[in-house]
Amino acid sequence: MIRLDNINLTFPGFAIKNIDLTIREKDFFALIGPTGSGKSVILEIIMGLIPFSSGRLLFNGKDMGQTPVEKRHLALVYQDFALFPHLSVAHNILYGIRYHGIKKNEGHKRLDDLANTLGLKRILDRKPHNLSGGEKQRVALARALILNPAVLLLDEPLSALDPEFHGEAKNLLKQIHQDMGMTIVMVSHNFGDVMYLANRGAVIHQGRIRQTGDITTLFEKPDSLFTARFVGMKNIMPARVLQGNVRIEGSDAVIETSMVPDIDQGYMGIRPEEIILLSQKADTAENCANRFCGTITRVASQGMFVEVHVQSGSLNFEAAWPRRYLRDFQIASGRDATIAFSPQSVHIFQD
Ligand SMILES: Nc1ncnc2c1ncn2[C@@H]1O[C@H](COP(=O)(O)OP(=O)(O)OP(=O)(O)O)[C@@H](O)[C@H]1O
Repeated sequence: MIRLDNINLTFPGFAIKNIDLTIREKDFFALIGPTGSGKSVILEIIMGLIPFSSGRLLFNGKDMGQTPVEKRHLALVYQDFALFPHLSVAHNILYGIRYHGIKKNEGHKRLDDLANTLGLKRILDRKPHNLSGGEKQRVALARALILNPAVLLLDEPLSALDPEFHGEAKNLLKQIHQDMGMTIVMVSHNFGDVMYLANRGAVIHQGRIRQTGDITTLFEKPDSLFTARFVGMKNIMPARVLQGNVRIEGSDAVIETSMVPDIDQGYMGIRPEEIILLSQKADTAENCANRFCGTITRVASQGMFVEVHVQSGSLNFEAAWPRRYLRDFQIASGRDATIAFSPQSVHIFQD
């Protein structure tokens, strides 16, 4: 278990403030947050590359503040993989073993095993400039894994890969996590990757932790306006809640929420994919407490889905629907639509 206990660090123009974080054994822990929020700095503090000014860093209860990098049993894989260009794949992978006191024979045995597991056998003699992005990533992972780290730290490990390799590499990380029973801490900007891979995580903003917990909780139940916006919550409106009824400022509408307790000044948010379109055939209508008739005011393609805005009285809802709805339900600006969402989809949070 890794514990960051009230860690602080100040750079000119940027500070890490009161970081309290627990990463449990076998967690796949994601650090997410806007660019420049301090995610990589936190990874480097754990690794031992940046000294912090106050607080404690504990591994299994043991203070690691003064422990040098090579004695921490960690390995860090960078976004650009940072391979040595003049060394072959095999020598890149073997590079760290002598600094970690691993005997040559043992190192070669591990190299053999990893080359098999990660499919690197036929490229062991090649130099990094001859490798594809996916191959470079596997070499960087092998170079980290050969040290048998207790924890693998990954700084945006998938962002340099094109879509063809992305899916493959994502599955490989999942496999490493499951098969090797490893604790992994990953910085990522890709919510799809985070939701697929991580079980827990933290949202970082301006050097502080804004929310930490289960990945699904972070995405579905953000506890602040900042986290809600950051994780893609939409339909955010100033609201008050009384006994499960949400009143939106400037509207007569009453929206049911399953969230308690009462809040006098807060916000409502609904993920756009939680808003459903009620076609005439839809029998789900009766089950939907929150039902609004309105006019479609905007339809915008977002790649695999369409963003659709529906104006109902003074409320404007944003929904995300599959592209085929354009054809199946003749979704278009100016047409009428009835939308609905369940009380469980109506989230309430404060600033
Ligand atoms: N060694 C350093 N000395 C001074 N400032 C630094 C140092 N390392 C990082 N910073 C600053 O700390 C801030 C946070 O950087 P960091 O790389 O942790 O952000 P990040 O959240 O990982 O961003 P991104 O998602 O863009 O990678 C930045 O303003 C950066 O310039």
